[in-house]
Amino acid sequence: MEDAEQEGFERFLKWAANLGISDCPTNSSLQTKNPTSCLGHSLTVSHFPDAGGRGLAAVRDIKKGELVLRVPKSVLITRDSLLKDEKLCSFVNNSTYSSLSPTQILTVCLLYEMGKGKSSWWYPYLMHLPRSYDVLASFSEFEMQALQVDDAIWSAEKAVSKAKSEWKEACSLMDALKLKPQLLTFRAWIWASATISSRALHIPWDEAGCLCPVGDLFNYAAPGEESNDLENVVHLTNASSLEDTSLLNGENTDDSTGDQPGIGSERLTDGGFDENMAAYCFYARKNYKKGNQVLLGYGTYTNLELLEHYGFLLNENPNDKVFIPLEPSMYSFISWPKVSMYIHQDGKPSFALLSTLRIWATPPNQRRSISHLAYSGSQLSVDNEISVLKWISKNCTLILSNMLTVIEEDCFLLSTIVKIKNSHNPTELRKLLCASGGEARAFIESSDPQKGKSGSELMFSGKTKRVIDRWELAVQWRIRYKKILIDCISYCTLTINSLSSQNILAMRA
Ligand SMILES: C[S@@+](CC[C@H](N)C(=O)[O-])C[C@H]1O[C@@H](n2cnc3c(N)ncnc32)[C@H](O)[C@@H]1O
Repeated sequence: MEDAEQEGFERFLKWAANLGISDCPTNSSLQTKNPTSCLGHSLTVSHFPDAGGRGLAAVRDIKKGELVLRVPKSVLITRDSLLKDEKLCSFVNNSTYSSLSPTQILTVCLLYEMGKGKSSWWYPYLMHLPRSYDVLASFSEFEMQALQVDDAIWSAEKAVSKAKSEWKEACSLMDALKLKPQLLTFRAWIWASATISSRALHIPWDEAGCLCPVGDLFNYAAPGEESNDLENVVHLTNASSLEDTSLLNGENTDDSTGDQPGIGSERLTDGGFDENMAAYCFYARKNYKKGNQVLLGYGTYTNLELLEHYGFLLNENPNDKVFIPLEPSMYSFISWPKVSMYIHQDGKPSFALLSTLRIWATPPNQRRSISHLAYSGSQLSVDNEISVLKWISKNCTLILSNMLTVIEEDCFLLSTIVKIKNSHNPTELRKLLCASGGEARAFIESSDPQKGKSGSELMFSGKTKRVIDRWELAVQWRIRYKKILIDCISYCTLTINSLSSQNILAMRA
């Protein structure tokens, strides 16, 4: 952080302390006279370049289950708290706008509050919000095409068109409120809706959620990564009064329909609004050593979903999935939902995908009699298993061969993008762009279609930097996607070889 920014941030933490935000479980910072920061007892703001940038670090060893931060209800930014502004309230409650969703209303209210500038009560918080986001709705055509996979491109197109139509629907309310011209733009809308999508926390009384100063500084770790170190668990006295926890954006996609029925719906216990304390409370989800980043599980997301709602992805995401196209008739063999038939991030086919294909590979007249075995996850026979794995492997190979680039080219491009980001020398930059082939040309055209500036002139604009960040994310995403397919092919090959040798041994015996 630059010095001025650092000072501003310290003022924000002091402001937060004076409003009762505290990382001390026993007493509120309000009890200290003139507190200088709401942090310091359990947490501190730190920078984690490879895990979310600005985030919260432990200032001491913290035990799983400890209360690490409390944010009083009175500080939360909700539709209700923003509607204390009489003008805003009278317009928003006008029946003309009753068709707008709670999230659209919160988005308008946030833009209205931003328009107040320094006179906003939340100004110390608002001024430290990110200036831009990389959520799918902010992707241009170039960045969408860089995803390469039709389903992902379709998700990005859908995110953009949804954002556009929500913005258009809200325009008459924003016009009526006489928002400043720069707050009426689609760009401003994307900023405000991405602020909500990537930072809002679940509250029981409003499905749009709330913005939670300081509480929204926790970066994300996928649920399921924490150890089950029960010995060190601190008793959660208020756990039962917590609402369903940690749902930033309120769209937990944890599908317990998922792989093994009934497994994987572990209750998330790292944050929630506590009625008794009238505060948003955050608990350590595992033991942390001093200096470690303290993380929150916002929900269970694939990398595409993380990109859609939060604008980032994880290199190692235990919840990532690849869906491969199945023949329509396959869905009729078994009652698993389509979303449960996928390949896990480690390359293994899901339980439901294997069960379905095992039935499909069985002669039609025998399917009925073996379906109970398939449902229970059993292999039906060695030959059946081999044909299932061959089918999966063939289809993964087909998907990979239809992609515009192979993973090695993507990895090379990714390393070039990283160099481009770090390059401040125009000659070096030109060389890098020339070496990156067609996609780099498309990047230059998309960044500056009319003026035809040279690559080096382009680099220094903020807009271009954002395009590069999203391009990098798209390439990272497609690398992860291809890696899963490649791992699946290896898994199938290894298993087929092992089954074939078992078959040979059995025949010899
Ligand atoms: C609730 S905010 C967390 C605080 C945020 N880093 C900040 O500076 O305000 C969520 C955003 O942080 C970033 N983020 C969180 N966890 C991350 C992670 N594990 N890797 C990369 N970015 C992450 C993403 O930009 C996400 O949209």
